[in-house]
Amino acid sequence: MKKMRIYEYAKEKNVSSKEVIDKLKSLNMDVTNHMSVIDDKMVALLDGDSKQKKPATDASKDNKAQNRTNKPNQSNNQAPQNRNQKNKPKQGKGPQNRSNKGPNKRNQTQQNHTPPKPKPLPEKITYSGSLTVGELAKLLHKEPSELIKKLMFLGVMSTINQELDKDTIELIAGDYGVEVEEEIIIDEIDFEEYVEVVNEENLAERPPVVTIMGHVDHGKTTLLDSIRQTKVTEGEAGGITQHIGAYQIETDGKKITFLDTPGHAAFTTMRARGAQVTDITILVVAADDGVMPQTKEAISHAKAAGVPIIVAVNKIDKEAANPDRVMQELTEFELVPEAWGGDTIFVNVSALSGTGIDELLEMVLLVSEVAELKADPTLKAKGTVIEAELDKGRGAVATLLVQNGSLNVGDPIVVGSSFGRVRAMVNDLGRRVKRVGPSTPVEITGLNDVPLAGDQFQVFADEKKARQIGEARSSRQREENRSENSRVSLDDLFNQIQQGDVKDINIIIKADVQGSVEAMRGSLEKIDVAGVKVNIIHTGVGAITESDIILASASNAIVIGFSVRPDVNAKRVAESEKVDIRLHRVIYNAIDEIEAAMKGMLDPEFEEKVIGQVEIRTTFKVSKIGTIAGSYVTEGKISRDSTVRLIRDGVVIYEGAINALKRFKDDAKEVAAGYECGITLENFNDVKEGDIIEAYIMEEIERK
Ligand SMILES: Nc1nc2c(ncn2[C@@H]2O[C@H](COP(=O)(O)OP(=O)(O)OP(=O)(O)O)[C@@H](O)[C@H]2O)c(=O)[nH]1
Repeated sequence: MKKMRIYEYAKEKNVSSKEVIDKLKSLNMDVTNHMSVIDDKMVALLDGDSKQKKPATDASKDNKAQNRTNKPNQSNNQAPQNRNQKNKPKQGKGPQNRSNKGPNKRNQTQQNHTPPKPKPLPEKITYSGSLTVGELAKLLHKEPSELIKKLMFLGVMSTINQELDKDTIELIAGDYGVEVEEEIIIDEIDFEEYVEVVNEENLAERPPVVTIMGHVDHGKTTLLDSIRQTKVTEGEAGGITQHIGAYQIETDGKKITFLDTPGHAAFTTMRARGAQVTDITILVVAADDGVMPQTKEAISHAKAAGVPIIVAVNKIDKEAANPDRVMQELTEFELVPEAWGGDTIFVNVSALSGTGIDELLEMVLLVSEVAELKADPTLKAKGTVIEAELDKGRGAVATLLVQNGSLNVGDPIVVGSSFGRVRAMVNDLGRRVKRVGPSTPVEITGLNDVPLAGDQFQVFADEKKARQIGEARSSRQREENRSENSRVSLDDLFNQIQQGDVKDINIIIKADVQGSVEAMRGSLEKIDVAGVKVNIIHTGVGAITESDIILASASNAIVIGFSVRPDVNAKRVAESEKVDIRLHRVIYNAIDEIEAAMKGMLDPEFEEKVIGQVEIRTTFKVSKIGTIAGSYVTEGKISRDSTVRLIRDGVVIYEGAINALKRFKDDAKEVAAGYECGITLENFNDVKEGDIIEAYIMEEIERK
């Protein structure tokens, strides 16, 4: 073992003794001064160190120097060092470097081992769904521990894998002054449009979904009950039937789903919300009563929705029953029985005694077979809300009709603008079920909010996504509620036609007498504007009702009232659904208006503005003057110069001017709501108690 003093080594290497001492100290060697003795092991360490640090040219110089000094062990020692050098990159992570703590080494170590400078905060982060603490920390370029501490201050104990909701993400990011954007995939928000790839092989027959419609008291509810009682309990002994808005029966080994809310209002309300759930309509017509106004409405509603109709001629047990008359009357509506060369199925039934019900159900299956109703039970479930409510104990409860795919307990789901996980499912027999397939109604719990009847639902792969889409839909809903509607209105009809948004104009006509309806229909259908077609989707005699408005809303139609008025409910719904109602007293005005609107020549100047409503409470006949209407102003005001119309049972009886308006004995210029007054109308004396006088003025308006 060769020994030498530090100053000798320093001299040989052409460095100062102090440098060598420092190096040795950094290598934890016990040296005091330049006279200290070092052995060849220490020399090797020093050499190795300097070689790693020095550029290659220096190293070779050293080697040469060492060779010159002819130190026999040197070469032995050098071999492993060279190997080290070869194997380790220049940054040096070898054992020597790890123990090197000399000043030069420290610099080197600092470069290599100090944590990288913290990245600056981003201005904005983007995420989808939710984030864990770890994921958020990464996006914010922070340590997860820092976020966990922050959360602790907010009273939230968390771990790195803790999922954070939108509010918390915004709170934390906001605390760092970082903007947050939630990234949403538009297609999935519109899950009405979201179609999973259907594998033809998986398509299987599904039960038809049937709605029963018809006039009041013709036996809809009795028929629904009767079908349910005779069929539901077969093979389901002990099942407690439960009202969940729909039920399923089995006949001839095949299932049929019935929507339990009879009537076309419910049907069309759903359609107005974009839901088409019904495959077949059973139109109930009482054989002793025949076609009545709501029979007609039901036909219009089913036709507007393109749903096939089966006619159940009910109450055939009654003596006054005349099924032939029903058939005859229905031919007017293009419902012609097969026996008479048509293609509509008629079945005579007695909902009360059960006669004909089996045949009716057979016919439902027949129509359903022809329609080839199919669905893919392997998909994630989608469908429509039949009804929903808030239950004190269970929270939001919704009856869903699965229209495609299968729904399972535990599925992450978005329903309308609400979302959650299917916590429990109960079928129409009150039984808990775990999985249901297409056309099955089922009541679910587990949603964060109560959806609306007609809302669509869609199951998603994970809850994170369901939450994200649910929240996005909910905020979009709020936006839509705020923004303008896109219903057809005469004012912008021309623009819409020009933009190609409108090809067909759907119109509902209500008039005081059938003759006017026909006259209007004939003239409207003759309007000829290139590329646009007028469809009269429903007509009727009498006041404009809520049902008319709902149909208009569902079918994007304009309602024309000829000498009739909307009733209170119709007015309210028209306002909320933004349905355009046009009221006229002269047929040609109505036709002109529609034609002008289609051609973009709508007279832009005046619009009627109702200023008040007056109720006639009593009448006095005074010779010379005529009949004075003792009246009470219920809304707004009536002024001497306003134009008025007299309405009786929703029908306009008179339209014209006021002859005299009096408070007590004095002439009045105007009378406000809450006051009584006496009114005589120009050239009209047939006023009656209970009539309504509507006062209006023509106001200049600006068209968009
Ligand atoms: N004789 C006889 N009476 C019937 C039959 N079907 C229903 N009814 C009776 O007709 C009346 C009206 O029946 P509903 O089932 O309530 O009629 P609906 O169409 O549901 O009536 P709304 O719910 O008011 O629209 C009830 O008194 C029933 O008992 C039938 O086949 N024969």
